Amino acid sequence: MRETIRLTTAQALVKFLNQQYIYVDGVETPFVEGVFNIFGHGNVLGLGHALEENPGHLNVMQGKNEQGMAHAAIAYAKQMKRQKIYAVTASAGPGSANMITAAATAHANNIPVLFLPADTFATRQPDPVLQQLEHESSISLTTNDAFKAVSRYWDRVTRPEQLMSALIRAFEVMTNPATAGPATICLPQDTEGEAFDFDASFFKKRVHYLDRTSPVERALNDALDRIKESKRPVMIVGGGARYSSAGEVIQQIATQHNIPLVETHAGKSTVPNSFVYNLGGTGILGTSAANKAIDSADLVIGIGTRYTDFTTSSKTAFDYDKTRFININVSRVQAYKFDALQVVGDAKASLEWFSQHLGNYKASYGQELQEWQKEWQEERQRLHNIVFNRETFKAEIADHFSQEIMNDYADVLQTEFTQTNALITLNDTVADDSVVVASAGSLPGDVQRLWETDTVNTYHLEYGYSCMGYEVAGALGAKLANPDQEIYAVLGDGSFLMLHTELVTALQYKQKINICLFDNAGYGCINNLQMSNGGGSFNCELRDVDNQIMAIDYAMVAKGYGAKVYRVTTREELVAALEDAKKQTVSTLIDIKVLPKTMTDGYGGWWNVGVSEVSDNPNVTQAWKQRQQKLEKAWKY
Ligand SMILES: Cc1ncc(C[n+]2csc(CCOP(=O)(O)OP(=O)(O)O)c2C)c(N)n1
Ligand SMILES: O=C1C[C@@H](O)[C@H](O)[C@@H](O)C1=O
Ligand SMILES: [Mg+2]
Repeated sequence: MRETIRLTTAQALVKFLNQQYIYVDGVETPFVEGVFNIFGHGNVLGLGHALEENPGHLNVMQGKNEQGMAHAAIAYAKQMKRQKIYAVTASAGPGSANMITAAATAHANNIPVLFLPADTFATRQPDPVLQQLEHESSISLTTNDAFKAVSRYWDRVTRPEQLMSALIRAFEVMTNPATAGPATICLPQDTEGEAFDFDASFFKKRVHYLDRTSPVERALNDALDRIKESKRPVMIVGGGARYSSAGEVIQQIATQHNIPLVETHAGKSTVPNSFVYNLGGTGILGTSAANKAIDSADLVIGIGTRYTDFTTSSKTAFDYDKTRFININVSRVQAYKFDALQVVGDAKASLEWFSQHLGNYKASYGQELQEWQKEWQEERQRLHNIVFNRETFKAEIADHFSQEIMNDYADVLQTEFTQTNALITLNDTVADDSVVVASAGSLPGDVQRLWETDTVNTYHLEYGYSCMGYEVAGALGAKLANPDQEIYAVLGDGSFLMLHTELVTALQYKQKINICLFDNAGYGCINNLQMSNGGGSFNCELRDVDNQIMAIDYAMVAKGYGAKVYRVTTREELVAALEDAKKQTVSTLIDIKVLPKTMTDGYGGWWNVGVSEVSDNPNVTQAWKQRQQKLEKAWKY
């Protein structure tokens, strides 16, 4: 007789989560750190009871908004380089629906999170239950079917014994670097509490091996030849490089073979900023140095990059007549892009092989790398020192707002602080090992270009989904991962208004985060987008029905929750606030009033956006024509 243990589905789930381990480079650690939850009738009596009874080592944390707590779980796993996760559980119906956006965010960023949405009764007794949808076409269709499109693995456990195969599949998917992402297991509320005689072997310690897969020799040798034929190779450092901890070998290759590197959002801070071959962020939000290097490259070595539009300037960044590609990626799907020579395998393992075989090869760059860097540093300096004036101010985003409108913003927000000055001041004032968290709005562009850090794994950008409202919750997740480092969420007023309530969770659990809120009274980057494409300023500024700019005291909002708060409008005030914030043990919010149109712009990138083909506005028609011309240059597939 095989040994069995009689448990409910939920109890078995919690017991299983406690037994999952991951093995990376000879070190074995528990894979599941904890469970974020918001309980409702769909999960409180099943999974809630199981967690109350015996959580094991799991850290059980109460969220404030299901999307927010799931964003915190994403940030935690991202900051832990996907080697440790949180599970998230929500009640049936709206609670679970609230997590769908977060599952999508995890999916677009390839981040493992275990989603446990409660579901309607498997027995259909009662039917319909509160919050159950009623589809004429099918009773089995529930809110949770919407997770299918945003999960790497999806299952519904309608009988306790299904849990075993569901969990084993889910953990395989989450711990496989080629498929890492959200796994969703829907739990009907009656099934959660149903008991079953589970085979004891199911609960034995299970180790998931994150082995470094080496590419096949053919691919490595072909790629080696391709590099040796190249005169101007450039490495693009993507998220895969970071998750594989390939930073040191990238630096080795760069130094020994005179090869520069540029960074994607996910890849930034894999290599120190001051490393001499690091030209910084690339693409639409890139530096002039990185974009010049990409422009002149005859070979792009993509290391763990998905080549999103922001990296490739909507597929116009490369000179396709002369540039060839090598893609090093654990995912074949990614390696196929741009007809590249596909090196399918772990980034670090692949690069170590190249490092051993490149011999005396040297790329033919001369002084231009230093010149591009110097030019960029001078530009950063200029951006730091931009000063507003009330007569002839030329904003970085030029010719959108008249001087009168700019003065109006200065009056209402009571500030003359520019965004670039504020951000660089922030960067220059915080400790080098601070973790910066951003996601949406104009700030991702500014940090991608301007944020400098030499401490690896401290630049935390969710720019796969660019989900507004990620930042505050993300800061909490990052803090859970890096408790000894200061965390700075940088976000706009729009993002803060969208979702910030995990600040309360941070206060509740005494996890100190610092929120740097850049208030420009509007959806600034979208306003830039509409006006740069021929349109007027339509519905993107934060104005009331009398067309008055809204001045909101965000510091007061956070003060109400119990945070230490500051309101700043000058460089000196910001430095003072940051220095004081460092001394606090409680979470802080700095309400930084900045002028609109003073974020960074340009430097060679181009974004393909859906301009109207037909319009009464000639500026829009003109923008459409310009887009068509740009598209001529784009890679076609
Ligand atoms: C959840 C979500 N909704 C909508 C968008 C589209 N969007 C991107 S940026 C933006 C405005 C951001 O405003 P704010 O946070 O104030 O930043 P700013 O651009 O002003 O710096 C919007 C609406 C998004 N990225 N995410
Ligand atoms: O539409 C968008 C424009 C980007 O500039 C911004 O960073 C991003 O959040 C977005 O969704
Ligand atoms: Mg804004």
